[in-house]
Amino acid sequence: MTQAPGRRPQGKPYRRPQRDPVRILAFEALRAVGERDAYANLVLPGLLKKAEAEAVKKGGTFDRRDAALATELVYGTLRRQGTYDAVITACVDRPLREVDPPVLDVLALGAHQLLGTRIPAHAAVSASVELARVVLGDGRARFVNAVLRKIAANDLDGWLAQVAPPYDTDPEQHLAIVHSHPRWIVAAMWDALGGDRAGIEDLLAADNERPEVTLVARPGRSTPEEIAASLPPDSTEPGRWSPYALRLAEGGDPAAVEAVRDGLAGVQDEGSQLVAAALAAAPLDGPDARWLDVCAGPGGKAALLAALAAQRGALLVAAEKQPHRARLVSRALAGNPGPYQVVVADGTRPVWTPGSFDRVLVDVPCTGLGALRRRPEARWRRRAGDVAGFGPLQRGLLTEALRAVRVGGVVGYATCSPHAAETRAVVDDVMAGGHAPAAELLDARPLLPGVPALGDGPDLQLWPHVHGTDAMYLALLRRTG
Ligand SMILES: C[S@@+](CC[C@H](N)C(=O)[O-])C[C@H]1O[C@@H](n2cnc3c(N)ncnc32)[C@H](O)[C@@H]1O
Repeated sequence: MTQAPGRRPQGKPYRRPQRDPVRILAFEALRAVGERDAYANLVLPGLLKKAEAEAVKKGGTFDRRDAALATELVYGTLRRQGTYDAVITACVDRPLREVDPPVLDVLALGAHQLLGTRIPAHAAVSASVELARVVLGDGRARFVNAVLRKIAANDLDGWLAQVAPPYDTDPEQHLAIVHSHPRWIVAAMWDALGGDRAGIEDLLAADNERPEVTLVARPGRSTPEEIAASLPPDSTEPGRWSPYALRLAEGGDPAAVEAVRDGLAGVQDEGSQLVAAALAAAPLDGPDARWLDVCAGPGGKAALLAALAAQRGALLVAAEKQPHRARLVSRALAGNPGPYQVVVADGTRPVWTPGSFDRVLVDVPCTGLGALRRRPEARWRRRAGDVAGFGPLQRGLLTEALRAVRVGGVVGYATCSPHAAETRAVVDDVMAGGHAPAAELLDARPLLPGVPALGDGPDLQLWPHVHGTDAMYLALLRRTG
């Protein structure tokens, strides 16, 4: 832009807006999420590479600190969107739906810098106004300036006291605004968790934290100790619960770990590791030679199961309905020391012989409400009606999993959602419904030795705020008839 825009105060020379690659990148990521339903974790790597290449072309740099700040701005703004929307609403004179989405994105990014980071207020406002001048034009930049100056007049606590209803008047809406979750998710999580205010507040707060990166050392191929020894001191910590886990220190990059590049290890939340480990450890009479993973894509649990099966000489069949996800499973299993097969198959119309497996994992498609830490935009995309939408598929997959296992064999029903309608309700319905083979529930909790607070049993529930894992659910069913 070479020409001065209109309504410039007389006498002030036109100044070109300053292009800040970090803020521009963050804005582009938010636009992609808002406009194209993109996933932040998928668009960010490409945008970071582009920013780096552009910086190099101009003889500059876009270093790790820039990348970390851009990532924090995107993730933080998306996670805190509910809170920031309430604050912005209080500072504009029209309903938010009448504010253009790109303007709202700049305002939300500015609000996050002001209320959710240590960036000084003057720097947060001026960086946001410069961004607005670049991506929205000078007219709308003045609007952004005016709104952000109002926001800057208060800190986060001050704003929350103004825009959230008192807890005693409306506890769910209070928590929804304070912890930036849709109200229906607050209600559903509270139901699943039970208990008092402290538990639900801790869970919602944990959803707003960036999860640490956890590796799984695939048994028989690597150990956490070997991987730790190959990395700089103080760059890792042992897992909390899983014997296969190794946690990377803040900022650790799994792609820089040779064992990950070679497939001897992978990136996997400890909750997922524990689910696979519990199924493998379930007591079994008779043969233990054929294992099935019905919903294997992208292959995280299948890779651990295959490695554990290999130690017993057992075969793992990994099934996945989507061909492109089945290819990811093949990649995850490549080099497994024991026998395995990857098949593209619909678990509700099985291609395998009924009763032909000893252990079956059915890690069903679900709302993913237990992994909100990882997908910052997911909570705003999901709708309450999605929960019921998954129900028939979840019941169908569990029913067929029970048909696939032999009498005496064990099925693990897993979800990465703690929503009662996706967990116990599905298991109870299938066991009582009369369509699936008879089964009894096993107590899954002793199969995770040393892991506390897994619930009343016999199924188990992990929680981000208690265990530091995704909120994985597991029920173990032994076929009896
Ligand atoms: C929750 S994910 C499984 C995650 C996986 N177990 C892991 O640990 O990497 C559910 C998977 O089930 C697949 N799926 C959905 N419907 C299916 C069906 N009818 N039969 C088999 N797989 C299905 C989805 O494509 C998705 O990859």
